[in-house]
Amino acid sequence: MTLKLGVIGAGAIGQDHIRRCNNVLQGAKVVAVSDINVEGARAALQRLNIEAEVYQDGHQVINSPDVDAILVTSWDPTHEEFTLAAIAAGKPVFCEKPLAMSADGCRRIVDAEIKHGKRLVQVGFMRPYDAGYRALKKVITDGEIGEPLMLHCAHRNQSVGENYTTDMAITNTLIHELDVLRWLTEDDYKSVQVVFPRSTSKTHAKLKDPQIVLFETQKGIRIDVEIFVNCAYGYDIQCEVVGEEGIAKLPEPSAIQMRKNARLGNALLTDWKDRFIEAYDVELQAFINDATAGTLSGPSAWDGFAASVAADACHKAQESGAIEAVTMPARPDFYAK
Ligand SMILES: NC(=O)C1=CN([C@@H]2O[C@H](COP(=O)(O)OP(=O)(O)OC[C@H]3O[C@@H](n4cnc5c(N)ncnc54)[C@H](O)[C@@H]3O)[C@@H](O)[C@H]2O)C=CC1
Ligand SMILES: O=C1[C@@H](O)[C@H](O)[C@@H](O)[C@H](O)[C@H]1O
Repeated sequence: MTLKLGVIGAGAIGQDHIRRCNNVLQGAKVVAVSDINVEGARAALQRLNIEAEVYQDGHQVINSPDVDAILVTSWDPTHEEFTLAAIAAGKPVFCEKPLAMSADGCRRIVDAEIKHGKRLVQVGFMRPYDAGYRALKKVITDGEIGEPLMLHCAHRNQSVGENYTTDMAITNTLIHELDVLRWLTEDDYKSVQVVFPRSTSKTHAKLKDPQIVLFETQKGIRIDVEIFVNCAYGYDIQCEVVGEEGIAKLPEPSAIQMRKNARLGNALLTDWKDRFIEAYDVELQAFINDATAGTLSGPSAWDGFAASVAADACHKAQESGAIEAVTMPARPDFYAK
């Protein structure tokens, strides 16, 4: 059986997911696409040499009888509306991060999914599918470095556009760490503080860059995450876990080591699309397989909610400069692991 996909949002990741669903993965085909920029969507499909119906309104994609499952890859503030509509239509939906702009928005999705009675939502948190993060988690769960005590992490983008603002460092960027560090440590956040070092001259009036986010978890692990979205030199994701008996570090992406012009070096990536290219393939293949089988098992609406509870506290901490509590409600049985 071929799962017929409808994609809402044909920008950078939308196009990349359309490409992988049609040309790389098994068992699915994109049959409908929508974008508020209809001409842009048509041109993208032409470049990709893919034939699909093009709509202006995402709800037309969701309600099309030709579409079995939905990918939401439009701008962050549109995710909640389209995910709720997909649930109302009873169709499995893969929604890119963040699931919604606030914990309240995510909670509405959680409530709608529970009311529907069966999981329909997978959130686009791809890092738990990344081979490097999986290897790091295995080292921790096998007890090789003892109990984790501290994590030092960094999320650096080469540059961002003028429309990227201070709050987006949390909702759009740190949201990946908010999910993956919970998954890695099997722990929940207890409190958070955000501090602003000296700003880079490469930023603008509405973006404080870099930022350092400091967490304490329920087990007492201390985590620092540097978010630096105009770091200039490349796209760089770092995660070091300090345990009682040793230190484990996320592997670097493989790169040829070169000796040239009296220098020794490795090229660095510059684009997020390349850094997790295999993880995106694996997460979407899992969604396709699970949606076809009728039971989803990837990052859930509850995981999206948990990340957004922490994101809300980070926003509060950005404003107050104080240590803010992260209060996570108990997980409903519906989302039992
Ligand atoms: N998992 C990951 O690593 C990544 C996730 N993302 C997420 O994917 C989403 C899209 O990001 P990008 O592709 O980088 O942005 P983009 O700006 O390149 O593309 C977004 C597209 O959505 C369209 N759009 C906006 N509102 C719409 C609506 N109501 N209906 C239909 N189309 C609409 C825009 O016209 C644009 O073509 C964002 O939510 C972002 O957070 C983006 C990059 C990486
Ligand atoms: O999700 C992503 C982008 O939307 C976001 O803007 C970047 O900061 C992240 O590194 C990338 O993975």
